[in-house]
Amino acid sequence: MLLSDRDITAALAEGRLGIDPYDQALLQPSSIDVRLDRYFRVFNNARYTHIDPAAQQDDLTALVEPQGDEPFVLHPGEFVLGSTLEVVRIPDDLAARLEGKSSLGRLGLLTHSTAGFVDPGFSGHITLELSNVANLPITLWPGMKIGQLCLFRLTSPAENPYGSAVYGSRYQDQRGPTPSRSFRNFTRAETRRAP
Ligand SMILES: Nc1ccn([C@H]2C[C@H](O)[C@@H](COP(=O)(O)OP(=O)(O)OP(=O)(O)O)O2)c(=O)n1
Repeated sequence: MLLSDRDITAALAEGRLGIDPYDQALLQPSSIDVRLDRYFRVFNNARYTHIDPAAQQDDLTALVEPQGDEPFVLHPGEFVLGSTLEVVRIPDDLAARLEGKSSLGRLGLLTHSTAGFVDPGFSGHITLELSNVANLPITLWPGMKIGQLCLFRLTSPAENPYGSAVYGSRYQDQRGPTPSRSFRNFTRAETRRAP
């Protein structure tokens, strides 16, 4: 069940759902807008010949912060990580999806390329997978509305929410744009054996 503005306000008031800093102007009929923080991670393509999801490539990305009031310029075809200004805390009986904003979509800005799901129990900044599919550069202004979170009520609270010891929960309490933490659930030998 998708939460309405009324349900979102109630969950915030009860302190079960956390959006920090929160501004009522972020509320939409059945979503909450999220804003862009000022930190970005750009890919270090002079350092690596390829991206290996099975390896821990620590300096695959480098942190970049625009100077003063300047925007970050995202060039056509470029892919960088950004993050929400808000720290989001999801209770164990809700899950969220990060969605784009139509006005930005119409300009060719994608806010996540594949992963938009936020687990019950997750807490932290949300990492944005920003890409420009237009044919002109797009300026990204820190503080601008960049996407929206839709919240769904689970049929029952998660038995092992994100952050509990059962799962890896690699991104629990992440701060700022957080690069991929290597996949430990398969090894190169296993992928070679796969049919
Ligand atoms: N655009 C997104 C999507 C998700 N997340 C956060 C919230 C999710 O609860 C958490 C984990 O997402 P996934 O389960 O999709 O990621 P993995 O399966 O790769 O990680 P893990 O093994 O930690 O579950 O990452 C995020 O910061 N930015």
